[in-house]
Amino acid sequence: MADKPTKGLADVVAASTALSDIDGKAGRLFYRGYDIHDLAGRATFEETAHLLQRGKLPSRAELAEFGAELVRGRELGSLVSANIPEIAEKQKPMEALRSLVSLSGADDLDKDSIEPDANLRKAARLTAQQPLLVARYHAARTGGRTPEPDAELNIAANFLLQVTGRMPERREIEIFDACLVLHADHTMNASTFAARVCAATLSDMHSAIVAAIGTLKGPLHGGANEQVMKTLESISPSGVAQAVRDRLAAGEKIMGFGHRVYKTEDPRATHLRKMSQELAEASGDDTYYRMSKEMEEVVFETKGLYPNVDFYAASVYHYLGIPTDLFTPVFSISRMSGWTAHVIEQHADNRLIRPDSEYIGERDQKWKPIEER
Ligand SMILES: CC(=O)SCCNC(=O)CCNC(=O)[C@H](O)C(C)(C)COP(=O)(O)OP(=O)(O)OC[C@H]1O[C@@H](n2cnc3c(N)ncnc32)[C@H](O)[C@@H]1OP(=O)(O)O
Ligand SMILES: O=C([O-])CC(=O)C(=O)O
Repeated sequence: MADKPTKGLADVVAASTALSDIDGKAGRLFYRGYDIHDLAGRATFEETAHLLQRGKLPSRAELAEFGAELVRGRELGSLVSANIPEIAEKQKPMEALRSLVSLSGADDLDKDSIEPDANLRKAARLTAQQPLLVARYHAARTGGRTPEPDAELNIAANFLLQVTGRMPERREIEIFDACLVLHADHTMNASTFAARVCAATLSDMHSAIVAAIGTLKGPLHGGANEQVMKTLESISPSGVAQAVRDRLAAGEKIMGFGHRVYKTEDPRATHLRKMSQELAEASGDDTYYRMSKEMEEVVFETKGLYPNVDFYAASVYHYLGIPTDLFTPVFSISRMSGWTAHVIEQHADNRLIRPDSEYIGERDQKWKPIEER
């Protein structure tokens, strides 16, 4: 007979990884041994993707080569391009992204291979294409035209340009780039686990990423950032404390708070709080930043919970001009670098992931023909 399950697999070690590590008590996060506090604001998202997917921070030459591969790789295939208008009409952003990434597998040059070199090429293409998919989807549903990506700009700048329709300021690009770095990988979070389970059947990278996107979408995971913004918009700026207390008293969860692993401040939230403050001050309207600070204080006083990565990301993305329902797709744009690296790692040293379950149903049922039921 199987042992009792640990609900939600809390504290179960489900994989070995050299990609990221968390110290939940100290509130620290490392990508391949580099402290997130050293990377955020210094390494670009492209350098971080190289670190995760290719094992090291790139030299200048390696970064130029990787950057060129990303530029070449972002070209969308005909199947995906042809379907964007109808998908934009019928699906919400995360559903659309799941569909579009799935379709993009059809045109992938290495689609039939899970060999290491093919996986590296696919990881670069998926990382390069996803921002474009989100931007094209957004243009299709708003009836606008997406500016073409500029080969001189990085992924962060091109995405802001394409989604907001205006050239972002240098500081906005730096902040958004740091957001992408902060969201890139996070040990065995639910979407990464989903990707690894799929990859461990020796399925292909696009299939694993589709599983990951579907898993990120839920409000207990990446979908929380959109919910945070909706909460801020639904509360009066003068009634924050009361609204939060009322929701907690009613047994509701406040999105953007709590974490399975961190027992103290999420180190990513430390950066995002500062970014939110800076952008709020620059915008001349710091309402959402002030409301967020007050929410943070009340949730801590009442429940002892800290904000997670999704909490201040909401106001940061809002101040950057990103539409609220694209917040979770933005998370996905960043996490693609980590997911793909985990698929590469899983394929490189694979064993089928197949845990056990505890049976809690009826036993010894007697068969009855359909006429007698
Ligand atoms: C990128 C990310 O995925 S970060 C997480 C994004 N998700 C959210 O922000 C959603 C809100 N937060 C949550 O639902 C949870 O904290 C999770 C899903 C992140 C972690 O879940 P778990 O580790 O399973 O913790 P669980 O949900 O069991 O919470 C433990 C206790 O804290 C409470 N709690 C946890 N988070 C919250 C919250 N945000 N608001 C109010 N209470 C909370 C629970 O109600 C529970 O209380 P109880 O013991 O009295 O029943
Ligand atoms: O680790 C988790 O459970 C969720 C999280 O913060 C992330 O995926 O970034």
